[in-house]
Amino acid sequence: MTVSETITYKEIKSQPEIWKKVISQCPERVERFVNQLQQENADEIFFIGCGTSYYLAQALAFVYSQKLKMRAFALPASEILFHENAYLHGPSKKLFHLISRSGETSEMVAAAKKLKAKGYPVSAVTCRASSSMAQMSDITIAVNEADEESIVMTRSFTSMFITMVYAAEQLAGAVTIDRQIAETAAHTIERCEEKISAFIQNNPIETFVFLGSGMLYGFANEAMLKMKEMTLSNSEAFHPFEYRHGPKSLVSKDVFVTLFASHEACHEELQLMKEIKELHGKAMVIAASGNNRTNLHAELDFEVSHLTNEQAGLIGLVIVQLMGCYLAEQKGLNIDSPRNLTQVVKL
Ligand SMILES: O=P(O)(O)OC[C@H]1O[C@](O)(CO)[C@@H](O)[C@@H]1O
Repeated sequence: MTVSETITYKEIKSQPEIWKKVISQCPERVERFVNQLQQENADEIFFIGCGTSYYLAQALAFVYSQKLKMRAFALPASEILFHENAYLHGPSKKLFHLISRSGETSEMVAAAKKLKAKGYPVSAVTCRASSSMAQMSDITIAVNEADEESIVMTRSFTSMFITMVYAAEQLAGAVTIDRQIAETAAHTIERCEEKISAFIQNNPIETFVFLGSGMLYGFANEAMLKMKEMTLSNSEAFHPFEYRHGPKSLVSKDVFVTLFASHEACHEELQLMKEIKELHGKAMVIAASGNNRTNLHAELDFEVSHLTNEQAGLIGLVIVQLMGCYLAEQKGLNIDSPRNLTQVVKL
């Protein structure tokens, strides 16, 4: 079976079309959640998830902190189950937002039960409206059209992200997420897919590093997880400037470092990539134009001009997902059946 015949590849490629549907549903879909956030007047919001959904929580916590100036945190569900004393205390008014494609991950269902029993307001985003987690939540945002047959999460991550960013932007009074991102993504994929597949054919990489700051740290983590799940490669993620504090000692010609450049720190982040290149690492950059990188000589360089960090992250992640497909094919792995993984983790 070639990679283009796999369900995972088809779901990855379906993203621009799915995003159009998701975006058209957003205004109606987020309405109750937006009202809840306005009415509860909460001090803190906790985004909870497992695996990919936890990395989505990280990205969303940053988006909500930045756009809504509220205290927003991301936690894996197990923290609520085993270390509640560290989180469920104090006079602050807390909201909990649960994230799960399936809505059936055991830790998520147990966390929902615990939070409800303690009387906290609980909302959720999922791809399965009738799941156990959805049933237990006060408000559920169901992004059903983004559900997947594949084991690894790809379009479910990006579609739930788009929906939750839309909600935050609506509350902040400045919506930037629109159909244009789907058009731009389709165009970029068309332009870069051959480049990615050719690069992978000529560079059998075993070690990946993903760098991203702010909101893009969650995306770097998700990219890291995709490479592990799809290609069984060593893969790590860092805040860019943390990479200088130790991990940099491992850079060699066999290490492939991807930067999800942020608007706020692009200049400095590209300087770091230059250091990595000087140590003979291989580099991929996903950055806006206008940032001088002519001397960087990155092996792959994708321009995401005129895009917000959120939009650039979405396109960058699709690029990494496709890279995962081609590397898996080269290694003889079936991405529809990743080693030791199941679609839903039940304990
Ligand atoms: O979002 P859900 O359904 O809770 O699942 C989360 C995790 O489960 C998996 O699908 C399988 O382990 C991971 O890919 C993902 O990170």
